[in-house]
Amino acid sequence: MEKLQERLNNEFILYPELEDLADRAVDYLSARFPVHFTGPSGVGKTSLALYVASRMNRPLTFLQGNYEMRNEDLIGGMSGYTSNKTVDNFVRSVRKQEEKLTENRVDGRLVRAVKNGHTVVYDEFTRSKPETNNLFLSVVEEGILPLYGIKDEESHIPVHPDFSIIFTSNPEEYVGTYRTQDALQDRMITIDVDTVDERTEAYILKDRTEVSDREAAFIITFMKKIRSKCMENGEVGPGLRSSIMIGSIAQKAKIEINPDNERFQKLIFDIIEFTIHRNLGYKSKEQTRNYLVREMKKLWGGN
Ligand SMILES: Nc1ncnc2c1ncn2[C@@H]1O[C@H](COP(=O)(O)OP(=O)(O)OP(=O)(O)O)[C@@H](O)[C@H]1O
Repeated sequence: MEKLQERLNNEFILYPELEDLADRAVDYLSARFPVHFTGPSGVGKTSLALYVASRMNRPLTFLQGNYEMRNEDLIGGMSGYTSNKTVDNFVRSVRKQEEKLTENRVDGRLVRAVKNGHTVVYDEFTRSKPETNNLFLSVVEEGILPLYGIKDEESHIPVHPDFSIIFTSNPEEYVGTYRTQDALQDRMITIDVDTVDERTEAYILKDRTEVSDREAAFIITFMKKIRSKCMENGEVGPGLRSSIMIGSIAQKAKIEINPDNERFQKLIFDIIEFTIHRNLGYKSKEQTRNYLVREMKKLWGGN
């Protein structure tokens, strides 16, 4: 996890709007309110959450929402018994033997985070079932973590004062996600993370891939064009992640960024054709490809 944070700190680009957003999130978390970053895929919610978490200067616990997550994964459970045997040999003829069995509890990740005041990043939390997420209600509202289903003397654990939690979710994702319970939603500060503007996207792309100014401008303008076409159809186009993929693969595989280059065309098809074909509803793949090449050529010519 430390490596994850280290990698993020090296790669994360903080532009003024993002810095302002991060500062606010740190303030809210320090005041013990949970923060929720929401926005479409690839806008940088997870990166931002990890960056903000690193600013809290506490150990990080990273949780990834999924429908299979159960209370037990978060709070732990019992794992076997420890036996303690005493044999009394004081009077030879009387052999007294006593055995004591103690059930062992194994702390789940949330228990460790709550006990030790970690900063939790709970990524894509709406992918977990609401029953599982109910645990977080008590954590953020009452400041306790209930130990449901654990036969133990403790029924709950008090939340460490330095504990904080950042949630992320993608509201456009319907398949495999659950609606956030109003009670939980009410208790978090939800911030919409917007798509980065063109200048910032070019900046991130250049920093992450070392493509030239011209190439970065071309990729970004092309992606912007494609995204707005998707938006006209009420769909979300490919995000920043796709731009980074195009730039870094072209560079690593030595593919010249030029719409007349067949290898570059294939790279574009492999990365965005699937989304574009689905979003724009062309009848054949051929038409989708023709559209993509046409748009690239128009922009390249005007570059
Ligand atoms: N400020 C930034 N600086 C550098 N790289 C960034 C920044 N924001 C996002 N990225 C990069 O963009 C890509 C998408 O970011 P990230 O995974 O954080 O988005 P996301 O909104 O969480 O996406 P998803 O909802 O699909 O998980 C990643 O490769 C990430 O490293």
